[in-house]
Amino acid sequence: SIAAKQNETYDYVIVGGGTSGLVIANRLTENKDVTVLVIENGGIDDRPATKIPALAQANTENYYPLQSAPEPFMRNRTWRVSVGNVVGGGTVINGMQFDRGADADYDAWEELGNPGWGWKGLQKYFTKFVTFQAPSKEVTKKFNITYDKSVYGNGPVKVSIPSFHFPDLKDALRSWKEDEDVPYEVEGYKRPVGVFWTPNTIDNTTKERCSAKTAYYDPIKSRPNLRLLTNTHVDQILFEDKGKKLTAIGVKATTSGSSSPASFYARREVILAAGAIFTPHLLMASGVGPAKVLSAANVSVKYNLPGVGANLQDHPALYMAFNVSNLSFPNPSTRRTNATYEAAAAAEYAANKTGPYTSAGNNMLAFPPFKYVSEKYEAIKSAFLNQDAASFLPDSYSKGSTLLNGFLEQRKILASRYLSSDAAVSEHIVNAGGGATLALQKPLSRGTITLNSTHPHAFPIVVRNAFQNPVDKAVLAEAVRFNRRHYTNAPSLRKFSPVENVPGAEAVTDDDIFEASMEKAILNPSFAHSSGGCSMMPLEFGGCVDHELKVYGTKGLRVVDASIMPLIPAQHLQATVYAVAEKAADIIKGT
Ligand SMILES: Cc1cc2nc3c(=O)[nH]c(=O)nc-3n(C[C@H](O)[C@H](O)[C@H](O)COP(=O)(O)OP(=O)(O)OC[C@H]3O[C@@H](n4cnc5c(N)ncnc54)[C@H](O)[C@@H]3O)c2cc1C
Repeated sequence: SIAAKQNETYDYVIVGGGTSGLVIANRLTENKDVTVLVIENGGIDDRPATKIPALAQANTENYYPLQSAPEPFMRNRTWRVSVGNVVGGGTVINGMQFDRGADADYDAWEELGNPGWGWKGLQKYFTKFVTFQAPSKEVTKKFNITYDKSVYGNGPVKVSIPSFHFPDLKDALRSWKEDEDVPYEVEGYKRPVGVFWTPNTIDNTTKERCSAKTAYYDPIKSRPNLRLLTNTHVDQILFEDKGKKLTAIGVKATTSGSSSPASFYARREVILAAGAIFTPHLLMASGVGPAKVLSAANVSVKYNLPGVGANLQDHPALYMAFNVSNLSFPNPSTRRTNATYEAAAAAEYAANKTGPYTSAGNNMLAFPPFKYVSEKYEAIKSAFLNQDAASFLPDSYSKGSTLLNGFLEQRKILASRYLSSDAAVSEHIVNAGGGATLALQKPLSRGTITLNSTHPHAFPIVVRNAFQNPVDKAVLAEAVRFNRRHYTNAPSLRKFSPVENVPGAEAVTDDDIFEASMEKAILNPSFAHSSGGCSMMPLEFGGCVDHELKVYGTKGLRVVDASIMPLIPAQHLQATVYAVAEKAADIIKGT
């Protein structure tokens, strides 16, 4: 990497060369008179392991060595906090699953007081960043793949449905079509409520991962008005008191291996794109955040903003599984259990870019409306609407606080989505074997990111507080029961004689299901979908940025990444991050 030089000035300094940082850098430098510096903690990783679809989640060297604090409602266990430490960020290490949230999920953002951020205002950005590459006619016919290319655009991110699928996926698809309650959608990117095929972020022309780096950085990296500084950590945002408002004027950063930090200045703006965990951390370490948290860590408070590090959300995931017989060859466990097959698959990919290695593993998802998952949907909605909300939230959500007020607004909106036919409360991954992974999409528990009080610049303290709200446990159990019914009743699955392995049919009550899942270590508070933490909401709702993504109480400082999502959408997050970043670029440019 280029060594950090002292006292450099750019129009924009972007913190984080991950997913959103690279989108913004690309769009701003389309104007050759605008100069942009991107500072990224990680390096460039072009090794095959980052590109081969079948190895999607295997390149763990590109993760930060970050663990959660003990989860108080999950037996005080800790889990990895998954964040990419590499140019391209999450899109270089993610599972390549590509889908979007329901219209109603984004409309919820607008209902929370963010004009322009409903589906109507976002739709064109969901189209702008992506191109769909259709599978061959032969594969489409063989697996009954359906899609509608017209809902995608002509953008830099290439997504495709691979040619390789396990033969039993056909039965899995049929089993969902047999379920009359769950609508089959021809194209999930058009309407992601029901069951549908989904592409992966794989460029079908190269059969390699398409990431923010390959889509937004590589093609324009020689622009003279763009500089990417890698292996460099931004330690602090530099502020000046210009008149009444705290103004961001640059950042202090340290390049790996160098002993002294350097300062980089922004004529126009500092843009934080360090992701849902590190953006709130950097704000707090720089003096913007909850006064209590900052003071406890001896960080002087420049602006007391309670929303920084609050409202952290994810999709708690349960790796439910059935023992199945009579699977075809190959099936989802063949690569793991058959070394000869695995070696042949690697060799085939190396020679021809065909075969199992062209697949990232999953191309079918189910997001059923809650009324189809649970007969108790109305009772569950009423149960959480009648709760004393503060009893099931972190201490910072005290009575009368802006954070609590914001949560109460969210809760009203969530209540309507729990009843809706146009939104989903759980995700069920469709698998050609016994895997029946499910994830909660609209949790009521909220996590926090706070400073390490003795070392505020060290990794932050991340607690998801998953399952603090007992309603999340009830929904988890209903989603498990839904999967049980599906595997028991679907005629197309009978030939596999499914028998529940984990959590196990003996787990009957909500508590049994939760405890058995904990016991068998199949529950994770995170699906690697960290979001919120610096949410876009009005200040009186505990927001952190306004609807132009400007940090409250400051000038010249915006946030553009997954941390601004006020409510997590029902999906895997990357498409939303890309769309948010594209919209943010237009806002910043004033177009
Ligand atoms: C393991 C994993 C699997 C996932 N699977 C999927 C999937 O299959 N499908 C899907 O749609 N989504 C998936 N996601 C989610 C999706 O990839 C992320 O939500 C998205 O990439 C986040 O984008 P971002 O811009 O908010 O942050 P990031 O892409 O994480 O970018 C933040 C960048 O900032 C850098 N940074 C942080 N702090 C500093 C600092 N102080 N100084 C300098 N640089 C800094 C980081 O190194 C990083 O590169 C997954 C995520 C992970 C981690």
